[in-house]
Amino acid sequence: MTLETTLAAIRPADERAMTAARELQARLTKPAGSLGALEELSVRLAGLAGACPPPLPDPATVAIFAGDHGVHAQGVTPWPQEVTAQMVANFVAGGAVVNAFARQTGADVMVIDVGVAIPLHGGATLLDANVRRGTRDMTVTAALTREEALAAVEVGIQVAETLVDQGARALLTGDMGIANTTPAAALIAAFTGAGAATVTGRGTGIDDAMLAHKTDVVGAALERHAPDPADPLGVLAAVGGLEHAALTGFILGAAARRVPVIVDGVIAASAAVAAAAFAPDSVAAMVAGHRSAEPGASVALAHLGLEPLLDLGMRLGEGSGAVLALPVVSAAVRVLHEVATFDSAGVSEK
Ligand SMILES: O=C(O)c1ccc[n+]([C@@H]2O[C@H](COP(=O)([O-])O)[C@@H](O)[C@H]2O)c1
Ligand SMILES: Cc1cc2nc[nH]c2cc1C
Repeated sequence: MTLETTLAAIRPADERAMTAARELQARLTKPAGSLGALEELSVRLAGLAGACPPPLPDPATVAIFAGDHGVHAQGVTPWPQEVTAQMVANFVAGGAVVNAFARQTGADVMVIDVGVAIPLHGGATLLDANVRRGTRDMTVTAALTREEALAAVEVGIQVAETLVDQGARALLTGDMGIANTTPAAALIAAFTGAGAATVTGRGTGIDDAMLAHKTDVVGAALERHAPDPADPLGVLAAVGGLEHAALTGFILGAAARRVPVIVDGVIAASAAVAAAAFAPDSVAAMVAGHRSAEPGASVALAHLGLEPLLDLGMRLGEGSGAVLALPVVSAAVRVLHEVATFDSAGVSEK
């Protein structure tokens, strides 16, 4: 689907299915509210599916979108750019943290080159959808043209559609891109109105001097482009990245197909606020997997009204936090499928 047809397909949550899930929760053999956030999550997922109970989120795939960044030249990260391509090879070989976590939780892993600077030669689990070999430096010019940003968004939509067509019942966001926390911060600032100092963080782990410089870089890019949040494609083009744009499409694609998308860290959160700017109803499909330590992630989740499921101080990316949250999402849904009611189990009510 194109971006236009995808946006047209996104609808609000189904209130009847949500009411049915709330009523079922009240009849299950447990004190009301005793499953905390899992109860509201089950209600949201029923609303998304338009069914109570909603389907279990299985099979699930984490799609890792990889890209490079012209703003790397500004010295916003200590890591060399070639680590992006090297980590893509690591994902394909199954040796990264996300691969270990995916084996732990039963998720499939897929890697998409949407904007890596170096030509890659992967196996069957690497999709070549390269739109451009890295963005331009957003402190000098727009990171992308509108056409490039749209092409990347539509890569993400296509990946979501293909996975759902192949049977996926949950989509998980993953990202890889040295320097990509800088455009993530700029996107979150542009869509939420927060200042550069509020959203800019230490990324892979930078010192105070580099953090101060990175904050200035984000602030300068915002000042140069004055991105208009009412024009989400323009924002993605001005201060975004190819993986951020593709993740935006991936989230919109999941929403259009009414399949939950578990959002990982700050890069995914920046894509989630972009998706919400395109289609506010897409938030119904989003599940915040964890609270990244990167400050912009919390700003973005608050803007979306989402509470993360896990809070482990993680800041890796790759989809690692989304993959860890998958069993929690499964458990929330499984309750509606399997737990006995007071009536059926003969348990007295208070
Ligand atoms: O997911 C997060 O919240 C997150 C926070 C900090 C860093 N990362 C990962 O680290 C890389 C970007 O960090 P940096 O410092 O180079 O901007 C990129 O590959 C991200 O996946 C990811
Ligand atoms: C080694 C390494 C692994 C990563 N995974 C996601 N971002 C990353 C950044 C680095 C530097």
